[in-house]
Amino acid sequence: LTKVSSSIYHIVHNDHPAHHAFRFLQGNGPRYQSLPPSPTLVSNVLQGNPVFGTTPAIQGNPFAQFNPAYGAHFPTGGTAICPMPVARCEKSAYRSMDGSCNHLDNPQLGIANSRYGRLLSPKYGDGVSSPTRSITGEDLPNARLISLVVFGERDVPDPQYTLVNMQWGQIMTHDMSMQAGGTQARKHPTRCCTDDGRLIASADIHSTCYPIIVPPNDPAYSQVGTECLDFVRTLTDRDIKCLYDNGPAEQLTAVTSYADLSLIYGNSIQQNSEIRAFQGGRMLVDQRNGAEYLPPSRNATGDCDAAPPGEVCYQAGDIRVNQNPGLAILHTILLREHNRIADTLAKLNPHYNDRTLFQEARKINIAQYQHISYYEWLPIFLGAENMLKNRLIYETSTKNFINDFDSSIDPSVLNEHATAAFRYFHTQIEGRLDLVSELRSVLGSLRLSDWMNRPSIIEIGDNFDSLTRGHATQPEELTDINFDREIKHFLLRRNMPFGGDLRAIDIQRNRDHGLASYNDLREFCGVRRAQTWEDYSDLIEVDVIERMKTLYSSHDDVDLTVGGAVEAHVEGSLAGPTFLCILTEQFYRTRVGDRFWYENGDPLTGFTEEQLAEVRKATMARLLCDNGNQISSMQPKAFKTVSKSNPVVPCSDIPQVDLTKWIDQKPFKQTEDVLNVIPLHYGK
Ligand code: HEM
Ligand SMILES: [Ca+2]
Repeated sequence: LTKVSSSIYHIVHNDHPAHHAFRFLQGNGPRYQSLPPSPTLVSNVLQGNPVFGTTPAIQGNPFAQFNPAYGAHFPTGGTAICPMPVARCEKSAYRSMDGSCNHLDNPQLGIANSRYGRLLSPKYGDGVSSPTRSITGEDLPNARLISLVVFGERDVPDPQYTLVNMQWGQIMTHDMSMQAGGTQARKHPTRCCTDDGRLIASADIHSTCYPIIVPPNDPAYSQVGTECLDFVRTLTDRDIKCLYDNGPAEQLTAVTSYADLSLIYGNSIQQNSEIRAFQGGRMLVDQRNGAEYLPPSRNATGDCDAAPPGEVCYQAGDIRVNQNPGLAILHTILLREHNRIADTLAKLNPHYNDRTLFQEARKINIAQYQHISYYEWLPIFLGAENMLKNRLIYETSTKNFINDFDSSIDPSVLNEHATAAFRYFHTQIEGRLDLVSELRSVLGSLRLSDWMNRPSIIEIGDNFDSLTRGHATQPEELTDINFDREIKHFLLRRNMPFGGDLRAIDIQRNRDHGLASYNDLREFCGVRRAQTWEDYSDLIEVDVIERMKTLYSSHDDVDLTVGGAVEAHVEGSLAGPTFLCILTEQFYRTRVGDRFWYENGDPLTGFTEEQLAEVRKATMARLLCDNGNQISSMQPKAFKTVSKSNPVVPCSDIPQVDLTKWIDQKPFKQTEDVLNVIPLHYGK
């Protein structure tokens, strides 16, 4: 490792051909400079190469995520440096599992295991990956110290929103992104090419080093494997030039960027096939005590490391499913919803086979989810007016199609969004989870840190319903500068007296990912760039500025994660102007970059007017009603606390999506599994 680091240091600081790009990093110039992305980087980011970048850490098996369809077409020569794959897509009525071919001209956009997008080019202390150096050359303040000094830990309940509001946010998060390499590892994958220009490996130049996605049967495989470190050491100048021509490596995200319930269905055909029943269109479930739960994890000791051996641990489309009880409950609810829809469709269309039932149920489940997310949930965060103005939602009569797909938009989840802005809502986490009866009285409560990575608690007694009602009853924590002690001192404590600090992790992760500074993003978002500390007082309280001033050497050093989180909120939203700008941009892209968006009215991928009108009746409340074990009442607006204008009513009073609109008179047509990518050939 030392040798690799020092060789990289050598490249950066001495006379390597790629050196010119790094010259300004030495001497007196600002060190916290951004490298303009090279054209190669831009085109790589746009193309998103699925072959490059699957990390073995994801599932333990380096090829677990490997799409076999790509294998036979792995590049076997050519003169181009790291040729990119070009896929041809067939128009399908259904989404692929890995997100490929959503964008027909650029099939890899937004797929699992591709790069995050970025609003501003990365800024690392050393230009490549150092996460700690600041503009003044001094170390940035310790992340834990910032968490303690700048952020509070007061327990302030939100007067308007329930814990379901917070929990749905984590669901959306897990649908949209997951930093590759897991939550602990820091990965800076860098691509390597052979002398003849083939992409054969990716190396993490700072921690471990791993070979990627060369199928074992490819001759190039022998060049990587366990000797990756040696391999990197023996790279030729040309290899290294290739490596550095790509600029600082962009982090990879392991899930599809699209709002496509990838966390329920999986991010590859392989992942999906492990959790699908292949019968009646259903997903796999385990029956226990008359209820259906998620199937068992294949790696319980790893996925549920806080649970004693033998306790339930789940497998889902996303490996984070076991992280906390509320998350596992919503996973279960969305899975049960799929099966509920599939069962109903099977009755309505007895001529459908398993695949058609599966894909149709999946399509409806995703549509309801997109509807709830954009029309019921997101307005709470972004403000309905802001969303309307920026065309994230529309004033819809019940039947209008809205086809605003824009092929010029890159749907890849932005690093600034996933690593800073969206994490601000960790502030909403409540460390005490109430168990609540049908009459909405509190029966007891759980301590969050007792039940992380230990989901068995949701199956005990009546807990599934009591916790679901609890989430719909309990207020979330106020969206402010306070972060609950359970995640600020006790995160993942695993029976130890203390644990980690999520706010500190978020700050450090901002640096790992080399996000441009708070001041840069302010400027990008049209907020005045601050020239002095005092200039921040337009949006930040003076005493918070004072606290930041005691830690950072310069106002220009303030991390995006920190500065964005201490701004006064824009009226009608839950974020300050800088984060609001990033979030709005992201959710715009997620909508108009999705060719399968549920409102599009496309004859192949969309719904009929009647069906769309039904989808638009979907609500969070109904989802909870239909998929609890035995929940019989709910307030109509489940993201909002119970009140006179939002009283608990019988579930039968809450609108329901009428699936008879999906009765299909057409003769039986076999639906194939969607792979989409027909042959991959390597163009030049
Ligand atoms: C009990 C609730 C939650 C817990 C315990 C939790 C915990 C975590 C942890 C441990 C990470 C990984 C941190 C790292 O290593 O960098 C993470 C990432 C993240 N969290 Fe949360 N979180 C929760 C809820 C939420 C909510 C409500 C949101 C947003 C509305 C959110 C947004 C994110 C985002 C955007 C990431 C980064 C995703 C990526 O890898 O791209 N989380 N969270
Ligand atoms: Ca997704």
